[in-house]
Amino acid sequence: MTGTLESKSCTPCRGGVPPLTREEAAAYLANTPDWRLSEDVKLIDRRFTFANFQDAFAFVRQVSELAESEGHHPDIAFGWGYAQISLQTKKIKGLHENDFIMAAKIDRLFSPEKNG
Ligand SMILES: C[C@H](O)[C@H](O)[C@H]1CNC2=NC(N)=NC(=O)C2=N1
Repeated sequence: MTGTLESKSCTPCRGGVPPLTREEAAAYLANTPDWRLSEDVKLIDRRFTFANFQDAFAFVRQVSELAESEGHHPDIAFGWGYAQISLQTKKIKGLHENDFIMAAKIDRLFSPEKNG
């Protein structure tokens, strides 16, 4: 599934689509195991670690370019040695397949051997 998730592109976020249920989100999460599902099933998040601030910032820059190309944007907090990324489809105030596509693509940008 991750292979297919990562090879997919985000669909335009239309309103009126119901957010994923806990069961649906859990099924997707099995394919992005490094991400956590919030208790309220509203978002997924992951903490990435790096050797320093510059490496964290460079990763954030890559993620921002990916978000622009996919038209689907995460919330990001970062600092020396870390980047905390969360994903939610704002338009439906919950999770959509797009969020898991982005998670799979973001995971590909992060290569542990290069980072902390
Ligand atoms: C018009 C534009 O495509 C939409 O506003 C997109 C932009 N990026 C988005 N990103 C996220 N995470 N959720 C959205 O609902 C969303 N909507």
